Amino acid sequence: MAATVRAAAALSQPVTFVTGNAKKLEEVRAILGNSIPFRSLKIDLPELQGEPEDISKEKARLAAKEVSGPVLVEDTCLCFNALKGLPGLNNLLMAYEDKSAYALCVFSLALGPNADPITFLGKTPGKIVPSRGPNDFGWDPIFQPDGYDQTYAEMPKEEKNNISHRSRALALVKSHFAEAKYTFETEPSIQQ
Ligand SMILES: O=P(O)(O)OP(=O)(O)OP(=O)(O)OC[C@H]1O[C@@H](n2cnc3c(O)ncnc32)[C@H](O)[C@@H]1O
Ligand SMILES: [Mg+2]
Repeated sequence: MAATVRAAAALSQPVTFVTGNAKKLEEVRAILGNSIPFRSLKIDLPELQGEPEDISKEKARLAAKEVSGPVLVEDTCLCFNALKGLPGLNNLLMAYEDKSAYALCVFSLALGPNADPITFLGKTPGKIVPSRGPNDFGWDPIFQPDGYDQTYAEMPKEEKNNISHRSRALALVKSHFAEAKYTFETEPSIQQ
């Protein structure tokens, strides 16, 4: 085998993306394509409280224990500037003039049950508007990204996936995988 400058971590199995949300999974699949070998597992992990990055890391630790291998988890929140970045209820915001908000996505990668998770953040600024568009994914109908006159829900899927908090975080995940050059002890397989 050719010598490498820096040994790439060998992962026991392909990365498992753990989520209980089918819509999220659909977007992650569309955004990642074949760039990272991953499979998915539907587990409802506990909704933890705290700072978004800490929540995400803890979630990754729990997921890695369940899977006994490398995992990727994701947490998303719609954060309202009027509430100092706190995630909140749309009705609460009605009392405030400032309807600006941002969609924040935090991915955490844990390479195994005892590894320290690495986080990747993606953020898309916008504002909260009265609901427009299909109502099949969370707060998509009430979030209108800056520079667009459509809500996430009204946009074609590809357009949301081009500018979304999720795709921005995943761009960092992809770069990380490109640099880290992980190898797999078992043959990577992509489960559709
Ligand atoms: O198992 P996990 O991955 O945690 O799935 P979840 O549905 O619990 O997901 P979160 O805790 O991250 O999400 C909190 C809420 O935000 C919603 N949500 C997440 N991503 C969204 C997006 O891109 N657009 C609209 N709503 C979204 C989601 O439907 C939840 O109601
Ligand atoms: Mg959740």
